[in-house]
Amino acid sequence: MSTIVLDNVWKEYGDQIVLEKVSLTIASRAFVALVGPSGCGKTTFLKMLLGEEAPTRGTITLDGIPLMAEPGPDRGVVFQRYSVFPHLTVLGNVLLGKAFTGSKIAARLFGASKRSAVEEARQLIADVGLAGSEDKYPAQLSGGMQQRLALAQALIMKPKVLLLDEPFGALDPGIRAEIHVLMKRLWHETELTVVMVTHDMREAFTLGTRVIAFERPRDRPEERERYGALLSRDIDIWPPRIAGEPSIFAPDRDDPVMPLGLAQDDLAPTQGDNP
Ligand SMILES: Nc1ncnc2c1ncn2[C@@H]1O[C@H](COP(=O)(O)OP(=O)(O)OP(=O)(O)O)[C@@H](O)[C@H]1O
Repeated sequence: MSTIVLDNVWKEYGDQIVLEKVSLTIASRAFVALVGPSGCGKTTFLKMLLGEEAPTRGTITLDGIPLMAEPGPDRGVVFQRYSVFPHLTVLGNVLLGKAFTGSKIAARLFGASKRSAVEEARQLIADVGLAGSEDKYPAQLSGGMQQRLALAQALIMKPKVLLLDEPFGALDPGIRAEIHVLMKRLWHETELTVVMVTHDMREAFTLGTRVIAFERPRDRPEERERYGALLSRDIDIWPPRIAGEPSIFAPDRDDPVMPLGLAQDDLAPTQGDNP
């Protein structure tokens, strides 16, 4: 279970009100896509869920317990860029998360626990389509491969909640369609509740179970500091998409749309992404 409840949450930076009156319940295993104009507070909202920022007013709970005031292993995060460490290999990047959850003091793994961690990391690397790239460094990977790595790095900590801040925004459409297929599979197969910020409405409706929007109803320059963005739209996808259950459409209406002349198989290989 991983139900998130926000009760009358406000966020202010100094005199500037960024978000106001956000009350929202995010069901366990939902995939919430969050949209809204630039600067309306989407990243700030994710930071509050991550524990990197605290609400100025109001409360946020995860399964009834107030969120810790700092990021914890129950929440993983993937940003648009720079989520992975450039000086570590693919395997090293994925193992790093494991090392930090395994030992609070030394952050290092030894013996049998190290062997099982390596095995788990290799499996996850394969699951995200990066088998064979374990010893490469991020600079040797394409953008799409780096985001696959960032997902593996977040998932090895077995978070209850995965927070995604425009994770696929910098990818070109073909690679983005491939990674959407992966993201959907990961969401179906793991016990994850996902909150994803995106600027791409199509992506929001392709992946989400629910699309929510923030908007500033009062956005004149003299009002910008005094009024924040509100939760202005809350749309449940129909027919409902349910984690772990097949779509009632066959094939799933949300499969990526192929450019003319291409078939699903043409998008299948992932190792060949050009760096
Ligand atoms: N640490 C901070 N200190 C002061 N103001 C901040 C801070 N972080 C964000 N802000 C302000 O809060 C507002 C919302 O920023 P945020 O990054 O959450 O918006 P966003 O909706 O994610 O934007 P974008 O879509 O462009 O990424 C902006 O006006 C920003 O300047």
